Amino acid sequence: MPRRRLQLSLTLAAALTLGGGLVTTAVLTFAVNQLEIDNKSLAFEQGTNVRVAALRQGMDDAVEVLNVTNQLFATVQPVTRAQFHDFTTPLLLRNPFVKAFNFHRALEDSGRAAFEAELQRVRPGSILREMRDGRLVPAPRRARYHVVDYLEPMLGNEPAFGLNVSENGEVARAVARAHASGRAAATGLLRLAQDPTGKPSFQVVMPVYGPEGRLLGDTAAIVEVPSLARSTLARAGLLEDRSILLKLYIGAQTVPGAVVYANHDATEAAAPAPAPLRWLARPGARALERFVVAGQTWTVEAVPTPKPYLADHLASTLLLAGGALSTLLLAAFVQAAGQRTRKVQELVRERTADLKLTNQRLVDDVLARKRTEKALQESEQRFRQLVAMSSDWYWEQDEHLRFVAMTGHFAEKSGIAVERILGRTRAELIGSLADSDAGREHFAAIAAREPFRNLEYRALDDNGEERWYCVSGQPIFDEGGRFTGYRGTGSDITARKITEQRVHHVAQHDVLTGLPNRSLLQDRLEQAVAYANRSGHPVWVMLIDLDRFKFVNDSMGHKAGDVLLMTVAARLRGSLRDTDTVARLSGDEFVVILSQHEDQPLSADIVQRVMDSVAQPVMLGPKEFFVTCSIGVAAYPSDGTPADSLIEHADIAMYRAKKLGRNNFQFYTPAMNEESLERVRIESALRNALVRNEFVLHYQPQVDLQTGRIVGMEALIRWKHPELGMVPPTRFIGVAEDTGLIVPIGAWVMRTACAQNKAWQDAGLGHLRVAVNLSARQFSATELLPSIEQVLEDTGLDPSCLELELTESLFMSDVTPAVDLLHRMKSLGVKLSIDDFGTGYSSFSYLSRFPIDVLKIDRSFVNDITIDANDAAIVASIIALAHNLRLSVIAEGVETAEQLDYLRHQGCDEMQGYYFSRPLPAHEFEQLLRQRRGLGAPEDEPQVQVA
Ligand SMILES: Nc1nc2c(ncn2[C@@H]2O[C@H](COP(=O)(O)O[C@H]3[C@@H](O)[C@H](n4cnc5c(=O)[nH]c(N)nc54)O[C@@H]3COP(=O)(O)O)[C@@H](O)[C@H]2O)c(=O)[nH]1
Repeated sequence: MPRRRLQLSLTLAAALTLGGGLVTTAVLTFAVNQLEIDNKSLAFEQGTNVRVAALRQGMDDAVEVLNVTNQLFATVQPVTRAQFHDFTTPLLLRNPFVKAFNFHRALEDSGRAAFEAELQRVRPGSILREMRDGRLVPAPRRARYHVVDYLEPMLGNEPAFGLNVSENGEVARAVARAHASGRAAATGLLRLAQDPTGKPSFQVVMPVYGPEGRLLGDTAAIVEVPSLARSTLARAGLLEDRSILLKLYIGAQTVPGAVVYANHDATEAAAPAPAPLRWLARPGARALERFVVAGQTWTVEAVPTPKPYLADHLASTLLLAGGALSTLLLAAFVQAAGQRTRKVQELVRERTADLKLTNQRLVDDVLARKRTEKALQESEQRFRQLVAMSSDWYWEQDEHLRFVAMTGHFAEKSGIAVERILGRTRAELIGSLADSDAGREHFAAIAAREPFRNLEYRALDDNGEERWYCVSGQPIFDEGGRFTGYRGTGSDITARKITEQRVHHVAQHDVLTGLPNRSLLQDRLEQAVAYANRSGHPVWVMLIDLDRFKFVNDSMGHKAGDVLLMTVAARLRGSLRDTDTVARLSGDEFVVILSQHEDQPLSADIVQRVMDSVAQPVMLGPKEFFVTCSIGVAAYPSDGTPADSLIEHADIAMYRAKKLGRNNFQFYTPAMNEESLERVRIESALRNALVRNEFVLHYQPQVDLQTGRIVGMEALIRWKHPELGMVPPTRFIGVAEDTGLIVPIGAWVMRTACAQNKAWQDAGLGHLRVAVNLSARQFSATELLPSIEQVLEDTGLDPSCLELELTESLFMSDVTPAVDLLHRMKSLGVKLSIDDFGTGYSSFSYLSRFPIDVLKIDRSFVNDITIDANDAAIVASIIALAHNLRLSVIAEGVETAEQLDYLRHQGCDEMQGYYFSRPLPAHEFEQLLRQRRGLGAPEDEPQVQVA
């Protein structure tokens, strides 16, 4: 596992601590070492001085002892040997370093013998002797002698007794210096006759003078230097102190031969300091002290006693060791602390980074929370604003379903004080709720703790007015899933309900008359049938159709038609009981449902009353109109009339009434149904007739009354049905118009008629004009004009040879566009005629505006012109009108010569009718043309009887 860099590297602090500690330790160690050295030097110096002083004092004491002895000779003359003995004995006891006191007597050779005799006396066998080459030899004859005379103690010093020292240079020079200075003088080292071991000794001599100042000799003290040194050092308590190694040299030279005393062996020389600490040891710790006593120079060499290095440098060594150790420990501690600090710092960095990250996350969280809170606040604000602005309020219920909160301007919006609501349940507030299906469903959802939506109910507001409310809610559960109540929204839907009711009313009522429409009629019919089934009383259904309403509507305009319808509706309503239903089925068709009650049996009188009420005059603008109606009645229960066929049967009956001349009523019979069924059959067969090429055209000649010649023909359609046989147009044109099939059928008629006419013209049968009937559906078809144009182009027929027959009703409703269309048709070059003229609104004013060419007098007028003066007058008027308008006029349905005669007489331009020819198949018509048959001269024709 790789070691981390942190563990390997020395921290700066540790390095500084280590360096600083070591330097400090070295400096302190050095300083302490210096102190130690200084102390040692000082101690050494002091010790040396003390020792030197002691030795000097010992030397001085020896001199002093000699001086004392010498004083004996100075004060006592002569001093006897006994006196000398007595005097020196205590001195010898006190100064053991003195080996002997003696008195050197100056002796002339002349006195030698005597002297030697004296020596013999004192110590037999004693003679004068001298030291020569280390041996005692009898002193040769000399002029003068300097002989040891008195000698104390004798014991141990016997060889020196009688010794002549005049030849000893040391002694001689000392005696000379003493004579010269008058003070004691010391010799150098002497070889003592009495000491064969050769202990370093010297003599201190001091001259002894006689009364006349004659030198008598000198007193001497033989001093053993080692003993002197030991005793003096012992006296100073330093003998056993081996801290300083002493060497006492006689003289100024420190040569080995001059050493007279040493307190140590040569092996005790100072050892060098240990190598590592040698830099601390001060070299040359050696003292040399010199002093002069009795003219003799003494040199003391002192060196410190070698000691283990630590003995003198314990403090510095301990300091060094302690300092180094402390430094290392401190450095280690600092290193560890530094590492720990680094670790801590790293940890702190990591933690700081973590904290920053955490803090950032916290900040982000806080920001996110703030944003969320802000969004929540804004959302709540928006919610409150929306709630305030919206029509909704917000409600809450507790776990007992008691309202605990109503917000969002509840009172303002609902009209109910909040206090009325809080603390109560919805069931308590709206007692009737449980009676309705919606309420029961709601309470079931509540019991199941399920959400509910759009619960609508009615309640009275604080003003006692009934209002509609709509509420939705969902259950609330706490975190533990415990149901804690409901909350939801509510709104006042009274306006919507009213609108819905209106819409519902509109949806079920006719806008114009306010009567129930087909939808509500169906409901009422079902209720009536159900009632009839329950009660056993019959139900009548009346289908009322206004006669000639279309004419009124077309001629007077829609507004007049509307007024008529509203008037009729009101009259129907007024003529019936409130319990009866009057509904508008469509257009001018109304349906009445009559239910029989116990005391009010149904009868035809009711139907008649209805007819009578409708037949009352109606004021349409300034004009008074008489409107009749045709009524069909279907009864339930009745033979073969199922409940859902009542209106259909009433319709069939109404058709029958119409067919029977209008303004009457008919009760439905099953036979009527046959006609209706045939109509259905025709309708379904008609849809395939064109494809199956079942239509043919018959042509009825139109004859010029002036020339009697055929000038044109009317194309009349015929339907050769394989099963129904030849079906007349009266049976299928109406159905074709009702179904819209008349448009393609009419186009086929026009194309076939034009093609046929062109063929006949091309065949040289005359420049004939063919008339084609245009139904209302064709007239309003947008493709009419292009279709005509295309036919003319395709067939190549001269447009002036095509005449389009229009009925008045086509353009009575909206004149302006009709006029425009007529002009565009006319611009094609075709001729326009008004068919059945006189049967419609017959406003002469529009004739001047229409680009028409021909008026065709309806055959109903022609039919009676010979028997009805009115019709004759009408026909005459129409002819006159046409001519006044520069229009051609043709009479149709001319069946008799009388009719023809009258028409001729009135100046009618052309005729058409059975009198001349029925409508003929094309080939027969062609034959007719080829025969060039025409009307005979007027006188040939039967005379027309005018009534
Ligand atoms: N839109 C279209 N209508 C057409 C077309 N073909 C015919 N019709 C219309 O059908 C109605 C009945 O027509 P129809 O049975 O052909 O009767 C015509 C004549 O046959 C009949 N007529 C002619 N002369 C006499 C007569 O002397 N006596 C008498 N009783 N009837 C006679 O009149 C009918 C022609 O009438 P009109 O068109 O008004 O000139 C009828 O309304 C036709 O218009 C068609 O192709 N398209």
